[in-house]
Amino acid sequence: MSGEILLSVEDLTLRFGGVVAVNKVSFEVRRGEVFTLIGPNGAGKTTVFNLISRIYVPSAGAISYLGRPLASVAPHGVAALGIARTFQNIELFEHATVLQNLLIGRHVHHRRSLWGELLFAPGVRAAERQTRRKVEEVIDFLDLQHYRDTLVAGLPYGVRKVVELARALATEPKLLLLDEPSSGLNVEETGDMAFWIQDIKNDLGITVLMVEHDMSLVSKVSDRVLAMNQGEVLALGTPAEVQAHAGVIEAYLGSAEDAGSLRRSRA
Ligand SMILES: Nc1ncnc2c1ncn2[C@@H]1O[C@H](COP(=O)(O)OP(=O)(O)OP(=O)(O)O)[C@@H](O)[C@H]1O
Repeated sequence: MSGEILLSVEDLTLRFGGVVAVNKVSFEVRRGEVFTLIGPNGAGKTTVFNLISRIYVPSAGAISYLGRPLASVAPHGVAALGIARTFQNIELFEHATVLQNLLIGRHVHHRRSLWGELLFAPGVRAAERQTRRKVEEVIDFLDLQHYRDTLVAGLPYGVRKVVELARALATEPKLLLLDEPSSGLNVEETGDMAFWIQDIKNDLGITVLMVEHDMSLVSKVSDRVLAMNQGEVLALGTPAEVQAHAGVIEAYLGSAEDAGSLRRSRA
């Protein structure tokens, strides 16, 4: 790990009326690491993600990416900077094939000039070839060849999750935001997801910022973990350090389901 700071979040705060969803949260994500946000339901994890994606505007605090304040970037410009994300509830075009979803995803993120498109200028043709090449590469990387021409609507849920990952990777991100990659997956599929995340980090060198509930997945893939509760930072450290933190254990005890997950992964 080079230690270079890719993303820096400083005193980030967001209020929804009287609810402080995120309260003075600060952390830094280093290039090449898998950094995971954990915390019981309602802790503020997804809100942090939505602030980074510029879906929400912070009430206070700042986010910078490679030293550049994200506040100066329009929401549709975030992807062009090299930040891609997946969603908790998969967001794919159901009536398009896997290949088409990846091509659409890439086009949305790499907008070219209208005149270039209309005139089909040489630069546009070269970019088109590069797009095809990249998309095929991602299909191979995630072992999706078998589903390449299948409509998303006909795919099992577990495969759709991988397609969503593929769509994000096709945009060639430097930073990949994964919102609960294991949600809706069975134990075996969650194990596969852990391998994909490790391959994305080790083989593609992509930095990952993830929100995740499944503590076995968190422990397997994360370099560092930040635990949140009620909008605030509780602990930051390695997966083992954070799981052993008294404040984290106490916060999880408030939620029987989350506490079970924490206990199982420490066993
Ligand atoms: N759009 C919104 N309007 C009002 N309150 C919101 C909104 N989004 C989130 N909240 C509130 O902000 C707090 C943090 O929610 P958030 O969804 O970020 O938590 P989370 O840690 O991602 O939880 P979960 O694990 O259940 O997804 C909660 O109290 C939630 O009710």
